[in-house]
Amino acid sequence: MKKIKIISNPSSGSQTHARDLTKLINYLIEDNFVVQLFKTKGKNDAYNEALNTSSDEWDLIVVSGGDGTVNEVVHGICDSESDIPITIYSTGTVNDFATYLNLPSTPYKLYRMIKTGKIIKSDVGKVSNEDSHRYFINVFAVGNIASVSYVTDKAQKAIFGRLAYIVEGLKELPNTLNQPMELKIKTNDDYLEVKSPIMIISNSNTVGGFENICPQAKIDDQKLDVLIIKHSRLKEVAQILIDAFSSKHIYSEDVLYFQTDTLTIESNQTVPGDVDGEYGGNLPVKVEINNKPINILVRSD
Ligand SMILES: Nc1ncnc2c1ncn2[C@@H]1O[C@H](COP(=O)(O)OP(=O)(O)OP(=O)(O)O)[C@@H](O)[C@H]1O
Repeated sequence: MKKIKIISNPSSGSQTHARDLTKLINYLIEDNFVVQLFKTKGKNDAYNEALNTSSDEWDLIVVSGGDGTVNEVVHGICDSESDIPITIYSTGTVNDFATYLNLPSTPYKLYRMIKTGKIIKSDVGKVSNEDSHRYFINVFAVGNIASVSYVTDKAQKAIFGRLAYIVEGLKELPNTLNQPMELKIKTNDDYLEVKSPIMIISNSNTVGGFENICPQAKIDDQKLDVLIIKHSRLKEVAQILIDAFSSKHIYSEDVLYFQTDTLTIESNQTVPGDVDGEYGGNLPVKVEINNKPINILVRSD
């Protein structure tokens, strides 16, 4: 592994990571790696750069950014059907997928992992409707409260970090509980109609900074974990959140939890979806495991 492209979103998270990135680049160059730094300037830059990064020319993409930048890079790699591995130097506010993978958070440890790590395969979720498709490496969330992740202002996130999400989420919560979505969900062997304030389809167990929201999720089981909170009042939703700390929430009668490799979701209402924290289009959608997994460099221990 000698030629490394770094795709970096300088605006992600607290926006103070440029110095760490320089350190990482120095460690690599001193060790005779060839390194190219690509800085994004706006939406789709990371996607286009990943789309055009060939595994014939490069050995690894290091994504430096938040979940949104990771999502764009995964989208580019899936669209080009490339085998190039990625790893993540998290600089975002929440960084669910990197947290799940326990990736290093200092430049030196990341450099060591690039030298000694191993490649694993991860499933990728694909969300499609009639005229477009998106991918998610971590989560597809359905409902207005999911939009908190992309309507929260970058400047607020830079200053307040995760608190900015919590404040936006609390603002949206009464509306979400009072006006549940009416969803029609079809899997290979089931059909259900359910009223729900939020639905989550996850590849890993870590969502919105919380571990074990989908406790049975594994990134290499070719399954998506679906969690639906049924229409309920604040008291029951609060209990579900408390139970989530010990993974008991999936047994609640106010929760539906199952695994599948494909499903369709429809609604008569206008319902937005969110892929890895970025807007992912409105229902109806088909959600499935992409036909090709992605290669990820992780620690070898
Ligand atoms: N130079 C830039 N300036 C402003 N916005 C950018 C820039 N480069 C990329 N973006 C936008 O940032 C989005 C992704 O942000 P990302 O998720 O990496 O960081 P974040 O929002 O701070 O982190 P988190 O998702 O963890 O809160 C991209 O979808 C793109 O629209």
